[in-house]
Amino acid sequence: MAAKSFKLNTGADIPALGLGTWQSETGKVKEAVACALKSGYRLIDGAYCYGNEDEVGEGLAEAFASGAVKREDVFVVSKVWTTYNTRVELGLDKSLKSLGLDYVDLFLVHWPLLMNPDGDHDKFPKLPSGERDIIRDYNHVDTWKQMEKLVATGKTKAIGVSNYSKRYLEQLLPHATIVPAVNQIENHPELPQQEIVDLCREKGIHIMAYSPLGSTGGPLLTAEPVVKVAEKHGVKPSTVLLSYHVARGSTVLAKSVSPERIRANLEIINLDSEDKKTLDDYSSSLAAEGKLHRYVYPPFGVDFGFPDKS
Ligand SMILES: NC(=O)C1=CN([C@@H]2O[C@H](COP(=O)(O)OP(=O)(O)OC[C@H]3O[C@@H](n4cnc5c(N)ncnc54)[C@H](OP(=O)(O)O)[C@@H]3O)[C@@H](O)[C@H]2O)C=CC1
Ligand SMILES: O=C[C@H](O)[C@@H](O)[C@@H](O)[C@H](O)C(=O)O
Repeated sequence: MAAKSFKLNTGADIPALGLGTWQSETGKVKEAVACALKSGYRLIDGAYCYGNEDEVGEGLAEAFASGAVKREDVFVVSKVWTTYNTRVELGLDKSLKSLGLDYVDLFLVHWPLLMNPDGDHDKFPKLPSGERDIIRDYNHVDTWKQMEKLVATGKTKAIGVSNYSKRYLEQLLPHATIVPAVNQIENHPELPQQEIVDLCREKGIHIMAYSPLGSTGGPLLTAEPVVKVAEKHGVKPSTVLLSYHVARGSTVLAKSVSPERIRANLEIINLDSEDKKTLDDYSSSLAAEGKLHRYVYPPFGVDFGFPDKS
């Protein structure tokens, strides 16, 4: 049977599957969260930047009130947004207030850079040129030192990072008193990121895979090798794409606001060695052709050290 959960370096369990909420429209995300929890999900992934944590909180409250789940049975994730990277406790407080919670299970550094906290917008400050207003001489390690202080407050059970390349992790780890519990990265057969996955495994950092379907519209659902494995098992391509991560020992996040797809995404199967080879060969052939595909790369204009974008 496919794993249902994994152990973090804190000793806590983290579910193998979570519901994503990026781009989940207000008006739909409350129902999505409540539906997911009532259907068996035990992890909800959110962020201040998504602008919908109030509604995520309403969905959590509805699921708690229905008796379907208790707070302690749900793993709630939030992330500090880049304009708050010098004010991480304030960022966490704002998320907790929106979510209606007194703690999250995991709080992540969303991206390793600082956008101007005194700029012209709370989340996306811009320069007169229209570019994002980024403080270029800021060291992301300073954000981590603030994150470490949060653990003692009890407002988060664990801390981690997101969008950290091998280069950035190697800058961070020598200064870390607390090793990140998680690195949340874009990950799928078109972007296997094996070098980061291997480094994280060696350091005891759990991978959370985002955009497993290729993000908006799920472009990976029609990739030929994915369809082939799905047909072999008589399952949907989405099941193959989600199961790929669980087979690699990672947690996977799938976003949907459709109750039918939320429930369908619960199906995780065991992939055998032939399936894994089919998907790995697909990754290798894309790499050889220089066609690895990163679907999420916001216009920060910063080199984050990912080999496909450096
Ligand atoms: N740390 C970070 O920087 C990032 C984190 N994330 C996290 O990871 C989560 C997942 O990644 P995300 O980029 O949203 O994309 P996903 O790869 O989860 O794909 C979501 C898209 O696929 C559709 N979809 C979902 N399930 C199915 C299905 N079974 N069949 C067909 N289509 C389906 C959704 O539409 P519909 O809703 O209509 O079903 C939506 O258009 C995010 O929501 C977020 O929580 C994502 C990106 C960056
Ligand atoms: O988590 C999802 C993504 O990282 C998202 O937060 C960013 O892409 C953001 O919309 C941006 O434009 O910088």
